Amino acid sequence: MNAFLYYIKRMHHFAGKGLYVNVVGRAIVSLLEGAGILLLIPLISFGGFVQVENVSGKIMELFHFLTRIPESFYLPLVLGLYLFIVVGQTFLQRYLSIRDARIRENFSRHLRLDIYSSLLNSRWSFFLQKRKSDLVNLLTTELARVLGAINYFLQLLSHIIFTVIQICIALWLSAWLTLFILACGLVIGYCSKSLIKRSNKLGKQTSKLGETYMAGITDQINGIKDIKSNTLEHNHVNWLQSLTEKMSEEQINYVKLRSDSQLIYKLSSACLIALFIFISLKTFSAQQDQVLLLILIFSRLWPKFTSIQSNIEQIAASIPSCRLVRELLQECQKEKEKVAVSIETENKTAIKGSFQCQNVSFRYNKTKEECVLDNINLHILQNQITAIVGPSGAGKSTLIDLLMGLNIPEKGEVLIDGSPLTEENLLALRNSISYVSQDPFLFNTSIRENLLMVKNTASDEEIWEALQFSQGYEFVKELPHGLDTVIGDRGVRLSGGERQRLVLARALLKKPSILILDEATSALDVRNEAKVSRAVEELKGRMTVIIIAHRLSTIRNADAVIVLEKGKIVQQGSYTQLSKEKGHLFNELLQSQAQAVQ
Ligand SMILES: Nc1ncnc2c1ncn2[C@@H]1O[C@H](COP(=O)(O)OP(=O)(O)OP(=O)(O)O)[C@@H](O)[C@H]1O
Repeated sequence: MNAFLYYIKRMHHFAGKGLYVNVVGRAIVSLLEGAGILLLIPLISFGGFVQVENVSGKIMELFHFLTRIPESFYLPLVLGLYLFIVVGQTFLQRYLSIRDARIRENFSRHLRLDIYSSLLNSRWSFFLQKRKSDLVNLLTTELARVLGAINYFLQLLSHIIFTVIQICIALWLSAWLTLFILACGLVIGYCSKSLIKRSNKLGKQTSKLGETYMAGITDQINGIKDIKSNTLEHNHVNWLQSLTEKMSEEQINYVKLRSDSQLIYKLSSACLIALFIFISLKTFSAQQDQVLLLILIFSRLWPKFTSIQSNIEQIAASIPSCRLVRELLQECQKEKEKVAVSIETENKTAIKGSFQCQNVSFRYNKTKEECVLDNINLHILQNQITAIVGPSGAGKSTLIDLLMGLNIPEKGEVLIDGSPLTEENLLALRNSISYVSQDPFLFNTSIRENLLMVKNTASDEEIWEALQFSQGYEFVKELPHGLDTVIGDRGVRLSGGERQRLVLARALLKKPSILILDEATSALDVRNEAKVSRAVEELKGRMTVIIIAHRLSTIRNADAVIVLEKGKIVQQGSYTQLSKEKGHLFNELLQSQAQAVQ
């Protein structure tokens, strides 16, 4: 419940006075509706069903003035009053519904933005601990359920206001009869407590199944090529079959729950009305008109009671989602990168681009003794090309993440331009870096937009220049719409090599002082890779270039080579020098690659 109240408090804080205006408005609507019902008495009296002179004390007092009005004015006056009330109530209702929707939508937007920006501003280590599909699930399905719960709350509020006011009118008409009905209502409400508990339990199941579904589907769609080429479709369809069985069962349980609750309320309302008429006429000897009005009021109230019960059940079912999303928000707050605060005030501090690692050690899993990087000492010089090589799993990408400030060393220090890398200079560093990963990331939009993402003021000339550098010029020129060609989801309409060339061009367009290429040319053919290597060589003296490469032929022109093995630096020096050190890892790697080529 606390998790749900958290959002209500936030909405209260966000909407402020607006929320109270709606509450007062709803109260007025309910009063008008009550007045409309009461007006029915003089209306039906005109039809001769009930004589105004014969109506019970309270109602008579209210409509006494009618006896003094000439008969010819009576009907137009009452009808006019009735129309005025109904029209006023309808317009006010419409106005309030729009206001409610505005509050709800604005708050939804505020919440979505808050959660998404909190997530984006979290530390890299936070993302390493999370499954992507869980985050997607939280930001889509679970968040939608939280927003649904807020909507149910607003509905609940309006139902409660209506109910309270109608009950007050009923109390005024006949306190005993109303108290009797309310007591019955409370007993039914108490008995349906278990329905709310069942709802909450089902809500937990929904969240769990939703998470499993999202995780499975995401993994499988990402690995669709492997699934198809290894004819694994059957296994995955079986997986979905058993999961959807559980999901259907859970949905049916929901419907059963809702129907149970409707059933209880409908049956009990029929019994109550019958009992009520009997008792009111026999025991309380109530007046006809009083009974008629009370029946009218309560027959309108019962559906509200059902809606209140249903709203409470729906809120109870959404509480697990509220908890999950709140936990995500709290984790993001805890993991917030301080640097993110000043992201708008773009930090222009120039970073020259020299790196030092002093006794740096790092572990992903703090419970494991073994370090992924162990006592690393290195110096990457400004405006030089430095290559990091080593077998798979040696820690190359982890080292790059440390240099970019994504990973924080457990021991030791990273220095940038001689100063310790802290949250103060992290933004400046990131602004100076262009990073190209092994898995090039492109959006499903035009090539131009994909490139302009890093520098929206770049001219076409600059874009073509960057494409020339990355050897992407020719293939983009040949596309029917050139730079305006829309590439598919994550660039799938392009080959792996073409995607890499676009991402490389994008990296260059930013005009960084540090260019980091993590296996960035692995998908290029030998000819294009050689061309890119030559282009990278031309960057020497203009920016610091750090290259991770498995194909050692691509780093021949590096000024320095760092060789990593099992998280330790085993060799450092120039390419020529290291290639001559027989019996060492670099030479072995060179030999094995030369043999593989033959
Ligand atoms: N997020 C992570 N959580 C836990 N361990 C990780 C994580 N990322 C990498 N590792 C482990 O850290 C070690 C170094 O990984 P890293 O990706 O840095 O190696 P690499 O040299 O870049 O490998 P490759 O050449 O295959 O890309 C590996 O043993 C890997 O299993």
